[in-house]
Amino acid sequence: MTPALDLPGYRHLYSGKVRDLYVPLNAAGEDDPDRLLLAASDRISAYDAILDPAIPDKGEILNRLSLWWFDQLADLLPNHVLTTDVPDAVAGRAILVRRLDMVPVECVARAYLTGGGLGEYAATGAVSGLPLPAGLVDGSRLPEPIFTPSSKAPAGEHDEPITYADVVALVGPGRAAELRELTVEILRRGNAIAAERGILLADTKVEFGLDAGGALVLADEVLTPDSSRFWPADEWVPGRAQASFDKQFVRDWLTSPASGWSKSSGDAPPPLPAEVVEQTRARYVEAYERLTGARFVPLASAR
Ligand SMILES: Nc1ncnc(-c2cnn(Cc3cccc(F)c3)c2)c1Cl
Repeated sequence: MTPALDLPGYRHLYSGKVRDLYVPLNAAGEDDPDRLLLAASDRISAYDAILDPAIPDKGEILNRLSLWWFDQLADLLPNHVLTTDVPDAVAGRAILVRRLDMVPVECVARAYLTGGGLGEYAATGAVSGLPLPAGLVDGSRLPEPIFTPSSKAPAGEHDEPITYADVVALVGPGRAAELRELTVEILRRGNAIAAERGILLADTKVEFGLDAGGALVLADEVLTPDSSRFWPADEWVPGRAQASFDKQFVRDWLTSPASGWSKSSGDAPPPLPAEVVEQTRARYVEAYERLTGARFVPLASAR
């Protein structure tokens, strides 16, 4: 993986698959205790691999979408965003945020059953310890969105489902109830807006932190195609794998004979053809423009 960008005045802390975390340095070169810089890269991940090449503008599109959702949710709870005034090298695709005491729970809500949740349901009739009605299939819409938390696995490992009781043990009953209510409400509101615009949000993962006063703050990114499954509403057919709004071109090419690759090979996926890169970029632009009602104009070109 290409090493994270060197940002003068910042120290690189950590890189996830598609995002990089930095801390601002003060004049003495020490870490700022109160702020972080969250940069969304143009990297795209599929089949648990980081694909080649990056998708131009993906980081900026998803960062701008996340900022738009933070605004839509600002009446529900505060968020960690401080400013979009960031170095030119990451202009448009990074934000300075308040450093929080992060809640040690991956807060996942599901409005539709698929992926790991479907697997758990098939094996146990429940997801994260929550029994579900019988007869659900891949893509079934759930009667109400459900809270299906996971543990925060070490880097590179998969998060493990945990039960609501585990969350209570971790953060106490009051905070656990707050996390569940807020996570479910964020997905519910997301779907209320997205469904009108032809996109179904099957599930989402949000992260919360506590500020110095102990108040719960929405952190990380919110309701992006990296933190949530985006499905085209007009292609939804329960009982089969649903099309991904943003990653279907990638999946179709990688699993076609044209790629010469097989996901069971264990080999790294081959580089994506320019056509697939451009089609994928167009899907991110379309998701942004449908949801926000605004045109996506890359900041770099607008400067
Ligand atoms: N406001 C905050 N305060 C304290 N910590 C965080 C925090 C730490 N890790 N992550 C997730 C992550 C991992 C890799 C790259 C990323 F850009 C983001 C978020 C935040 Cl957002």
